[in-house]
Amino acid sequence: MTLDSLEDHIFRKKDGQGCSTLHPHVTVTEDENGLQYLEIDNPLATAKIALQGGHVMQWQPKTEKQPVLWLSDHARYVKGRSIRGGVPICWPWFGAHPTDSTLCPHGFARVIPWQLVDVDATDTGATRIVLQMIETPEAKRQLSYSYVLTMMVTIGKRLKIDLATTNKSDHPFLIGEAFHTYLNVSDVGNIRVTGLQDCLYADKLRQYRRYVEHNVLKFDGEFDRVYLDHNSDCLIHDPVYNRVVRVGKSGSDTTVVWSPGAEKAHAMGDMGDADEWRKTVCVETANALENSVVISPNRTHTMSVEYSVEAL
Ligand SMILES: O=P(O)(O)OC[C@H]1O[C@H](O)[C@H](O)[C@@H](O)[C@@H]1O
Repeated sequence: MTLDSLEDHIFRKKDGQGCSTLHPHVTVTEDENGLQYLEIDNPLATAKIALQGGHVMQWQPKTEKQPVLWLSDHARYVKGRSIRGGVPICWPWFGAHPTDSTLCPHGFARVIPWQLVDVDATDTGATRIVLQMIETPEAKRQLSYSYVLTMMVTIGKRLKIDLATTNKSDHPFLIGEAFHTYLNVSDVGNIRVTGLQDCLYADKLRQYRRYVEHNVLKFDGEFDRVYLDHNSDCLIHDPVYNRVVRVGKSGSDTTVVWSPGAEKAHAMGDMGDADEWRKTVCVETANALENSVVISPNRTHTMSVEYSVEAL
């Protein structure tokens, strides 16, 4: 289905509540602020995606009692602001802009509208959704190169996200990027993260100084590390939810692990009251710092992540 025919489909089938059915497993909804969402309910899982930011907000396999992604009760749903939780897309830079501190940290892709390009079902019954970022004047102001940014989200027993950057300019360019994923955990104090031992990391809490990780990760306060040259799986062990969440990836050489700690979480305003921040840890599939990617003209670089759940 082309974008035009999808949009015709959305608008023709709209019902009185601003809902429309796009595909047997996908409903389009709109909130009072004009933000649009895709709500997916197939035999394998449920999910919700905001078209602003191409933001996967929720995903829960039907076999799971608990959502796999965390979404803040205090998330803000307004135009031009990123939603706290789910999978924000950081692009075309990660963290602060390298030369212009007036530009938004983590880039603009997470606050720009994306459009739906295609939706279909896979042989296993998963729903596959293709989105493309709209090159709005604001996006153009922040990045003047020509490019196409496309995301394919496959929602089933596993959640797979592929982010493809195609260089349409006549010169190479450099990008940083991340799936800034907030995983839902029973309590950050209960969990262990494995898969990063022996990795070099930059500690953002110590002026990016470099260390080697010797340990399984545990959390008892603010934690903000950028693991470099890391391209294998991470496992989040949660003995209370009785599960392990596996984060598998390709086209990514950086993993960022972040937990804000109480003080920072309370100052943020959209992380929730009291101890809501303790219910999440970010394990981010990324290309950052020296792992940022140079893309040649007419070449496409794809970063992919796949989340799956295993019993403990
Ligand atoms: O508040 P945001 O812009 O979404 O950033 C939230 C966090 O993202 C990353 O994980 C960074 O490593 C942190 O330093 C940052 O605080």
